[in-house]
Amino acid sequence: MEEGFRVEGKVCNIFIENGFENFNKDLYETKLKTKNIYKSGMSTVQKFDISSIYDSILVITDQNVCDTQLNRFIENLDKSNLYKYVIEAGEESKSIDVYEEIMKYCIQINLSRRSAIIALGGGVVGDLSGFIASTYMRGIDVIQVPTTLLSQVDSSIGGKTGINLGKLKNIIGTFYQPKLTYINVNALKTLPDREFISGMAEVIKYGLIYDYEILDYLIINSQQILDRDTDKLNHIVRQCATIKSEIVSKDEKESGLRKILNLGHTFGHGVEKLCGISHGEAVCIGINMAFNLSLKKGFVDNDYYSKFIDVCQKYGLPLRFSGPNEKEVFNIMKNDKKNGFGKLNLILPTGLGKVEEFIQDYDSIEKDIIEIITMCKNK
Ligand SMILES: NC(=O)c1ccc[n+]([C@@H]2O[C@H](COP(=O)([O-])OP(=O)(O)OC[C@H]3O[C@@H](n4cnc5c(N)ncnc54)[C@H](O)[C@@H]3O)[C@@H](O)[C@H]2O)c1
Ligand SMILES: O=C(O)C(=O)C[C@@H](O)[C@H](O)[C@H](O)COP(=O)(O)O
Ligand SMILES: [Zn+2]
Repeated sequence: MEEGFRVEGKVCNIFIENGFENFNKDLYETKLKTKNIYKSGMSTVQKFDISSIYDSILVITDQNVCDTQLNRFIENLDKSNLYKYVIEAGEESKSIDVYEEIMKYCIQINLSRRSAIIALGGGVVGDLSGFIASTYMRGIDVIQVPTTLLSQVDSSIGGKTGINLGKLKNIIGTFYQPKLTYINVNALKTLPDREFISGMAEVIKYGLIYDYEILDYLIINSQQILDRDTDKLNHIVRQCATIKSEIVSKDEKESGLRKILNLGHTFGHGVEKLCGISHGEAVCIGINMAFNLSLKKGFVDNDYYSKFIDVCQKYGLPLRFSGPNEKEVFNIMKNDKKNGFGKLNLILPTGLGKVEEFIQDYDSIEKDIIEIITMCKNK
């Protein structure tokens, strides 16, 4: 498969590559396109060089990515005025405390409005870095360089940034588009299996919300995908990134269409922090709950549900959770960002590759929701 696939949406600039080598060139091309190269840099720049575009660069990454990918990535960068900040790996880093620590560091190294932040890592690094960039000095450039499957197909695209508070996911955040999303699919080669599989949940989501044929592709090619064949990874990432870019370009701030990307998330966010499981695992369990509600309401049939189960089993994704009681989960669901006027807003499967909004008063839907949560709990 040829290198350098580019996805250009109304609000997204994405390059999908097989290495980090083209980073400077792709960034330069993107900045030229947005006519945002500083005049002082224009006349002197002969080579693609990030230091001619930004006065300082802060690379935010986590400890695991630092150990596996950071050196490969910065190999291609000018080292003058290049700073790095390494956070602890894991969801706990999407916190006010870590946000504050990094803000202090930005001030200490004199990051300016002519500087940029590069988020090198998974969705945790990406969401946190995007939020920092969107609020530091009221906003400086952020470049996403995602290194997990989940972040390559989903979180690095579309500009949702955020941190958590208590058990609530992304409850503090902004919509803030990265200048560039630079994806090296071969960075996935060092990702632990469990994290890779977790990302498959969001890939399956695209099949359910937008393109049913993705599910067949995932079933037929499961072994090569699990073996992380470069062509197969390129195929999946290109397809998902294109879909996400299309959706976000039509509805950047989630007033309508974009809500479909939230399939399984109202239920999933309900269990994610309570159970201490990964986002992808929680989303998969959440989609299973959404399917069960759809089945109960007669929106989908058992054949379609079996297909979903089949693809999840091929990748060893969880469909059930253990631990918290149903009421605790429901209480978290009531804080979902799609809700309003005392109504729960769910995205449910209603046909092959099709989902719709389902909005109900908390009081009238509570019994059904508790029943569904109970069905999806390990006995
Ligand atoms: N903004 C959005 O649109 C959006 C979309 C989906 C998910 N999210 C958020 O993304 C987060 C989950 O992201 P995630 O699944 O990438 O988790 P993550 O960022 O925690 O990464 C998973 C693990 O993989 C490690 N890792 C990352 N890349 C690696 C590599 N190439 N080699 C070795 N190890 C590597 C990390 O250190 C971490 O331990 C959640 O907080 C979720 O809410 C946001
Ligand atoms: O990009 C979107 O829009 C999504 O909903 C993608 C989701 O996969 C992602 O987990 C997102 O962070 C959830 O957003 P939230 O608004 O429910 O916190
Ligand atoms: Zn998600």
